[in-house]
Amino acid sequence: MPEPVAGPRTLYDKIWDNHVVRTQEDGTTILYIDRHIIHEVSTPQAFDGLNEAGRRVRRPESTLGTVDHNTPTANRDRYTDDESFIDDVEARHQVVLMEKNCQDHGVVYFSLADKRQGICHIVGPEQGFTLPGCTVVCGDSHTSTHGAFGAIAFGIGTTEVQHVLATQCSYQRHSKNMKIQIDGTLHPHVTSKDVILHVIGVIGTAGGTGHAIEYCGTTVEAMSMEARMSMCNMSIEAGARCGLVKPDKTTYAYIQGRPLAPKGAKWDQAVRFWESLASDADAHWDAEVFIKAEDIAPTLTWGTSPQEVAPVTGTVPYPSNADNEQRQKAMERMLEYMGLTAGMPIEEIKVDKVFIGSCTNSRIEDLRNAAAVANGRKVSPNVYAMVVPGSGNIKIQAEKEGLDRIFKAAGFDWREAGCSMCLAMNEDKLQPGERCASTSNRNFEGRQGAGGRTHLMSPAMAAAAAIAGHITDVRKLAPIPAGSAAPKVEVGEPHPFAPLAHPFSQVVAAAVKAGKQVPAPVHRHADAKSGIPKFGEDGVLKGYAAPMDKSNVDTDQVLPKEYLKKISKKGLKEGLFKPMRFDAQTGKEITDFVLNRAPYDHAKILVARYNFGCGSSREHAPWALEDFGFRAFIAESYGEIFYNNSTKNGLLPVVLTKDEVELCMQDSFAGLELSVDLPNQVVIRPNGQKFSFAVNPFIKHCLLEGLDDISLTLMHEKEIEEYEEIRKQQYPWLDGNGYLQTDELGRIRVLHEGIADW
Ligand SMILES: CC(C)[C@H](C(=O)O)[C@@H](O)C(=O)O
Ligand code: SF4
Repeated sequence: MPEPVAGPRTLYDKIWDNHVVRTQEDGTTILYIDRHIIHEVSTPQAFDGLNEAGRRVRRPESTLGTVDHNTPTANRDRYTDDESFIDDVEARHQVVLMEKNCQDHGVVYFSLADKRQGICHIVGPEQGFTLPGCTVVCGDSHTSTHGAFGAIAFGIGTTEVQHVLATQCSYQRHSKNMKIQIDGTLHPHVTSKDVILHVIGVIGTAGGTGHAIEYCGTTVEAMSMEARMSMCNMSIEAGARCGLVKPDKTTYAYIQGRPLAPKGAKWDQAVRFWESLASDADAHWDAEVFIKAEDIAPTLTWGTSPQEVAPVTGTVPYPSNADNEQRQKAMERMLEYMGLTAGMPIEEIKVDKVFIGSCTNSRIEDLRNAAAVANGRKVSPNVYAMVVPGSGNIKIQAEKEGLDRIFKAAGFDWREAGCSMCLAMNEDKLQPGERCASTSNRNFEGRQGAGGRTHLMSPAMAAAAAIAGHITDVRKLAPIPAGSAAPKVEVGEPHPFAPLAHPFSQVVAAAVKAGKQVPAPVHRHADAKSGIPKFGEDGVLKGYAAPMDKSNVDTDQVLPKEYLKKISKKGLKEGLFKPMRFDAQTGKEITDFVLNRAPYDHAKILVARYNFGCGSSREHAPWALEDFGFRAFIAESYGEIFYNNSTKNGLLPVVLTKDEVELCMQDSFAGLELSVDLPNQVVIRPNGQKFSFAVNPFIKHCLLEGLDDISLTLMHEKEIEEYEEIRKQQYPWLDGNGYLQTDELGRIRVLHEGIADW
């Protein structure tokens, strides 16, 4: 383990230093990963790659599998198996494949029959799998959620998932440090969801790009773990790599007793270590933001990006007040899509649906907050409202507390755990034109269903909208008269961690019963194929550039959710920019959309404005761009996961300044060819003018040579093993804490609620 850098450090720096297996000269680091959570959407191609190369999962006990995105939220009383329960063929296939892959590789898997099943970012913390001081990854952008425990937690793409499965490491570059300090007492009914929406409104969706955000201040210290998770969850909407909070007594109290939390002497040892995890007083911050809690009202979004926020007491903004033409056009487009008029009071916006759920706000505390508002009231007759608990455990807990009865009595639909209407990959979706008050995290065009309109807000505000039939300030709801017949909300016991219907995946369970070993990791790297295409001709790419004259083009726009059900990387070009490229009614090409016109229909370069590829970590987006024929992008900035996903597939995202992008945009509108010269790191305009760009030497090397970085990492396997040995000595609670434990005779034990039995 290399020595940490001397001098004052932030919490992020300290955790980073603790996980460095190896740093290359250019700063690219092989970072050790403690915890890997996997789900059905971002893993099929990763397991395929692993299987093709004859590789095994290096640390199955550090990997946890669940299904969430594609799973129906309908009542599971009659669930027997996935085959008969999931109607959608592609979704079913992904779920079944997930179980098979976990079984084949000995990874613990929470199936639909398991009470622990739920959204990946809910179940990790709930099981005590997420711990302070850890590195946590998942093929999912909202992995930032786990940073609430004082962990470095970030989303990765599918190629990186494969890399982590094979090596337990990830190639990363150190981020800059940003401090967001929030002090003071929040107004009643203002929650951490309002806080994070307010923060994103202040710094913008690209405000955190290149940074790890540490949230601190008295407001954050007073927050519960659940509130901290909701806040860290949306760090990705602020463009940040991750978000974290210093661990403290609130953190330890949440973790203690959870099935995978350290026990006995290891617990004491772990807490001693966790207590050392804090930023030094004189640590350097690359950016600092200070916010007063008293300035935060119940906050919600009015537009189609999470930065378009307004206090509930406000009005829909006027595009004419925008400070530039591009922004004005973007605002006009958002108002049109959202069906809103500038100047109208926010509280006059009527809603058709209400969604209480998602990895942001489906924890027990969120449900309690919403139930407290719904208690004794009725959902407006024009509204369909649903509550989707984040996991089976949360559902059980809520039912124990009577929250389900409150919701049902008020007219809410009470569902089973899953991502549900957050991204509408299953049956739960908005119809075109429908408007939803949603506790989720993304309000992109079509996010909750094609043509659907989303307003992000807190659970209490969403419940209030369901009752009123329009957006309303939850603080205005009159108190319920005494003697109301509704059940009383009681604050119940902490999570029960639920009885286990299926202790873990059936095949592994059967193997255990039969006294068999779960397959041990095998590393075969000599036969590994090197994977990516080499960039350009001798590193130079010349071709037409397609103009995409927009900022904040998110990966939901690049490739809609229905294509995430595909289990191959190929054939995705048909879905590329689908809502912009094809008429929704006729399915015909929209002739004036840029990619439907010559010469752009065979463009190799795409020119966009800032924050291109923000949002979801779906690697399907760069796969679709590649499938169409793109090899390079030019923009002012990118979503970080998208940037990494692109380079892993032989695509080069070039960063130029605003003025340089403007000139390239003009060339592309004029139908001229641009050149991207990677060896010399310049973009060459048709008039010969050159713009130089930066690229990390390791990425450049991989792109020029077409190298697959798993084989490169495994060349350092000895160093990984040495790191693991030291880690075992220093942090024993991180090792072998899975549900499977091997005794001295090599037999496997299954842990039920932390107690080993057979
Ligand atoms: C499907 C998954 C890759 C995606 C993500 O990374 O965010 C999803 O969870 C989302 O919210 O869009
Ligand atoms: S953001 Fe939505 S779709 Fe993505 S993991 Fe969270 S709940 Fe699931």
